Amino acid sequence: MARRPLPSILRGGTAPIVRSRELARSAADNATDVLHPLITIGRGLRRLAAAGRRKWADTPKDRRGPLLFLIAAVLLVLSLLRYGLPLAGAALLAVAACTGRDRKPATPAADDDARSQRLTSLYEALVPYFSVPDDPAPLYTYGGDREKAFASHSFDESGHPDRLVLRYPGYFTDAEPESRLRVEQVLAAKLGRAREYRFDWNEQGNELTVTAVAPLPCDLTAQPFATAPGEYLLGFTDAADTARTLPVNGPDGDPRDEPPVLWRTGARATEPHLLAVGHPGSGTTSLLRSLALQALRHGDVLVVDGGGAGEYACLTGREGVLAVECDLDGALTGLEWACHETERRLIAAGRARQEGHPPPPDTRRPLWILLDRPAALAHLAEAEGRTDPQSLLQVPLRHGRAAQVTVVVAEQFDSTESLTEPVRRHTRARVVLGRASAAQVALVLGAPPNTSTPVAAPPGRGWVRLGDGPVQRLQVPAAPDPYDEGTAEADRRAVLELLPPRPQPLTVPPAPTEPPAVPAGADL
Ligand SMILES: Nc1ncnc2c1ncn2[C@@H]1O[C@H](COP(=O)(O)OP(=O)(O)OP(=O)(O)O)[C@@H](O)[C@H]1O
Repeated sequence: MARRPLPSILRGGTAPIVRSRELARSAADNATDVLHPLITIGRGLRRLAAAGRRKWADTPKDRRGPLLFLIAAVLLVLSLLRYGLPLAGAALLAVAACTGRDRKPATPAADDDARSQRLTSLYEALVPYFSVPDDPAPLYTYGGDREKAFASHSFDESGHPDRLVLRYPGYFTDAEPESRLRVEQVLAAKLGRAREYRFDWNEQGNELTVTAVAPLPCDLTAQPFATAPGEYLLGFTDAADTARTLPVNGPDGDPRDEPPVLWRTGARATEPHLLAVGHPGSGTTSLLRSLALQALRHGDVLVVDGGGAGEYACLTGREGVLAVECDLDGALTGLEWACHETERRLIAAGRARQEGHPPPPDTRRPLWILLDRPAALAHLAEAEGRTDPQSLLQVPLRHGRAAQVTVVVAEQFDSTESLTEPVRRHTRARVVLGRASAAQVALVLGAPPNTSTPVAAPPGRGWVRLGDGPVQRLQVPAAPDPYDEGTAEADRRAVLELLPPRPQPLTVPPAPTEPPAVPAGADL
């Protein structure tokens, strides 16, 4: 059978087809180049319109009338001005061109996929928290449009989100700490627990900004910090949380400035006593040692160490250290004395005031009572049917502010129920150290942490809250036990240099011995 000839277009091979495809592609490219500004402006106008719609939706109903009136007034003024409307149109196009620029840096497609996947799983994880069945147009729904919910997002070089602004519906109970905490926990789990994230809730705008925060400096050791009289350094925090900086020396002696958390004690203090809570090894003893080193510069210190591991032995016998008590008898004697001393100071200062004199100097020298692990002593006291040493803290806690007496208590999480009511009530400066859940932090500080809780925290790392103030991240400077064999030489020297000297014992010169009687007439 004769073969039928192919149609002429196919007979000439594939070359003409390829050529025409190339022509079409280059025409499309040229068109895109030519139309690019228009596309950008169009995208910008769309984004501006979307932003306007959002703003309008967020504006309370009673403010919409005045807003419309303002817009109409501006349009009227522009129309009355010469070239007013064309100039306003040109300005709008310029803003649209700027807004419509594609800000996303070019990234490999695989990375884009992974990031997109991450955002989608984050979006879907939030559905149960940010939606209710009756919502006719839920912002969060399975398979929904996450672009509407996530106002903006950015990733670091490793592909982890480092900033995310997400919108949430108006009915979400953002004023309730428990509701916030639930959302924060989901976000922390989905974003990755290796990094710490900060949560800033904008209750007016129904927006939550999640930002990855840099680690706090953990290379700083105890040193003579340049604080004002009556101020003591608890540690360092985020620059965003304080307006102050403190000059410090880094590990190589290099000077730098760090944002401090300063705690004021004494007559002008609003939170004159402190409670630090942590798990074993979290650094509460080091915090007390760091405070003792600062306190000894201007005052006297009484240490009661319920842990009894000798971690304050370096203080024993130093100038200004009244006693370091490690057993129940010593603790009771020391705290009883502190109680009487507080009363004596109050009476002496009151008498001086009545006579029109300034308070005597011996009532103004700061006295610090550092009580580490009181629960251990309370347990012993109960077993022996004796007084709980904490009960002797009642007077110093209640009247310490006026008498320049400061009480600092450190306890472990699993023994906080042994803390007495006066200790809980009067210690309004609070610190939590070590790995703790958000609920544990909230239990001690009275408010949840402002960041996610990391899986691994270096010792001395935690949160602080002074009274009703905001919760801040905290890194305590290292003040290790210089007598501990594991302490690095540089740290040991840093602590020893800050310790006051031990008073020299009075040395009585030996009584001159009678020279032996020289027999008369003997030759020397
Ligand atoms: N701020 C810090 N910087 C560096 N290392 C620290 C810091 N705080 C504590 N450490 C180190 O962590 C270890 C435990 O510290 P510390 O003894 O203060 O903890 P703790 O909470 O009192 O626990 P424990 O009651 O078990 O002694 C020590 O080796 C200490 O040197």
